[in-house]
Amino acid sequence: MTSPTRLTVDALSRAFGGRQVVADVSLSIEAGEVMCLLGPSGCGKSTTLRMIAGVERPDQGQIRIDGVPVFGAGPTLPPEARGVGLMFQDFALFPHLTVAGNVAFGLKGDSAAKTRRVGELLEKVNLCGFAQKHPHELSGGEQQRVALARALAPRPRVMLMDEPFSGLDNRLRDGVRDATLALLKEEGAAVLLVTHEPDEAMRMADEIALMRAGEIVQRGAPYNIYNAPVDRAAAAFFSDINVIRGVSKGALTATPFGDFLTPGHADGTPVDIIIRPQHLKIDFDRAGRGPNPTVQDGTPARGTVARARFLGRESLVDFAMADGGLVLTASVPGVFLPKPGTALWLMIRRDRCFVFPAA
Ligand SMILES: Nc1ncnc2c1ncn2[C@@H]1O[C@H](COP(=O)(O)OP(=O)(O)OP(=O)(O)O)[C@@H](O)[C@H]1O
Repeated sequence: MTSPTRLTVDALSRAFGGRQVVADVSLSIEAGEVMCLLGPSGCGKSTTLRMIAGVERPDQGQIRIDGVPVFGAGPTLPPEARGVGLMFQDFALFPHLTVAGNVAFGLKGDSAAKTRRVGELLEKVNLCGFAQKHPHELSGGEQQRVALARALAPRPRVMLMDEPFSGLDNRLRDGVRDATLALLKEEGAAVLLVTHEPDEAMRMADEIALMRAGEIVQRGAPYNIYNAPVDRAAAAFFSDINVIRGVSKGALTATPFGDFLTPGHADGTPVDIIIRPQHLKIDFDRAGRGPNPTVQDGTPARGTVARARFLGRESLVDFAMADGGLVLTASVPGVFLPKPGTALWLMIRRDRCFVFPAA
């Protein structure tokens, strides 16, 4: 059985002062699904979210919640009539209300039902003993949990979250993200979460919509979007990348690692072969005899360590390659920290490479 579609957005657009900030954005989210709108600062994520919330007016497009038009195909519904929960970066708790008062704020109905719902949510966010405290008595993480409980209390059909973890301490963040995700899933709302952090999107999302200059350029499950980026910029958004520039000839491109198949690129066109640092494999030089690669490893190429940085769990090692100025960076387990000048061999897994027209 498929879940009902809670949020449908069709061809939403918005310009400010003649500049198109959101261009033709469409998406749909089902009950219980988390979609992350991911992209660099200024690409139009918050504006998209604000239009769905009803606090920013779109120039064009349609928005439906549970199939009911809230913008564009009938009367425009105000934010409070849309059935959406909102959670922003600064939590925006009411300072004069207690924790219980904050959580009860948007609730309707008799006071016994309200008290029950507030108690239920405070338990779910692990703040049972905090009901009578005021926001200024709470830590950042606790305030975040109150904000989450407040947003979820009226059982919104759609939860809109704008960078909801960015005000938190780094060490807190992963735990809070996991707990938030578990609660969102339990409550079954459709969630649209805006973030500029790829790690956060990978951790939270069922589906990522990658946004750039007002448009969604790619969408998919985290695994797919990471492993099959649409272009060089999409690959680079998720990790550092190595770029090996070549020229396609007869559907082949020559590289220090042998010829690569580059079908679909006309003769003479420059291509970029992209590989993430963790997909470079290193082997020892053994007095110039080099490694014994498997078929998957392909042709090895010799490089000299130019710089090695220890980052704890991993080390980043820059290699100056034997022919022509190419520098490649490999990410290796932190215990391995070769000295500059060490000669090593590199191999690249071809099934981990992406080939794009040169940027
Ligand atoms: N009310 C407004 N008037 C004029 N320009 C605006 C307005 N709101 C947003 N913008 C501009 O629109 C662009 C997109 O803004 P938006 O906040 O949607 O981006 P974002 O992707 O959420 O970025 P960030 O992660 O930095 O919040 C920015 O260049 C911003 O300056």
